[in-house]
Amino acid sequence: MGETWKPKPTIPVIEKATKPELFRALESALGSSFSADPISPPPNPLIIVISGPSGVGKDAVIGKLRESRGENLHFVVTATSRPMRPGEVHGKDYYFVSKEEFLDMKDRNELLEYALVYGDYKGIPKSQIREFMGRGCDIVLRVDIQGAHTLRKKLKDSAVFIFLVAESEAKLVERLIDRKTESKEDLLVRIATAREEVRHVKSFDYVVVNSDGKLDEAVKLVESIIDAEKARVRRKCAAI
Ligand SMILES: Nc1ncnc2c1ncn2[C@@H]1O[C@H](COP(=O)(O)OP(=O)(O)OP(=O)(O)O)[C@@H](O)[C@H]1O
Repeated sequence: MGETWKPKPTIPVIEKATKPELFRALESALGSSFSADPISPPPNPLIIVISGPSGVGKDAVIGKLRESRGENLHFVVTATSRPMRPGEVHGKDYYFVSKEEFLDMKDRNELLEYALVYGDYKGIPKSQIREFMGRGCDIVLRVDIQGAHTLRKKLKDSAVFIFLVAESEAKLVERLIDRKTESKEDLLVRIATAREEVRHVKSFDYVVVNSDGKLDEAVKLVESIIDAEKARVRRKCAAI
């Protein structure tokens, strides 16, 4: 015997039916009600690693990003064993800890990455990343090229790596001179290092040019990268 006969639901004439009538008729024709649940779950928080030569504008770009993204983006404050300089704020510029405290954190595996920079330790506390990712925030890490290298090995494709460059070497040098924060010896080291660092661009996912007077354009491009990466269908969730 065949199935019990059921009358086919009729769909009203589009021009004559109201929107709710049509909606209900379509539901009944398809045999189930239409769900109002989101089709795609909210994207996982993203880790964005921003690197580039000294003076390229990492702080400037990150500062603007923080303004535009507000609470949705957490900039990880680095822990350091170097003494606090006048004007610096504990917990805002750095977490200032003693050398012993720093080494304890390292031994307890509490740092995602660390380095000895000019005799002082600097490192990224894992707890901060976990806490803010848990709240659904995207995470921005500002690291030097060496740090980006280490993070790439640890995080692989679960983070987005952005390399900032100036439009030319000459412009980068001008920017460093204008900043007036380096001694002439420091300038030499930074410029020589920058020359070497630009060769590492290949291990990054994106390169963003921060041209003179065009900071807003660079920030816009970084924002577009973040938006596109968050819309990706497949991304490994970072395990910190
Ligand atoms: N697009 C831009 N146009 C002009 N000046 C800029 C631009 N971006 C940044 N600057 C300026 O260049 C200088 C260097 O920028 P910033 O301090 O952000 O670089 P950085 O990459 O964080 O450097 P470092 O690694 O040495 O800390 C600052 O004085 C900043 O205001």
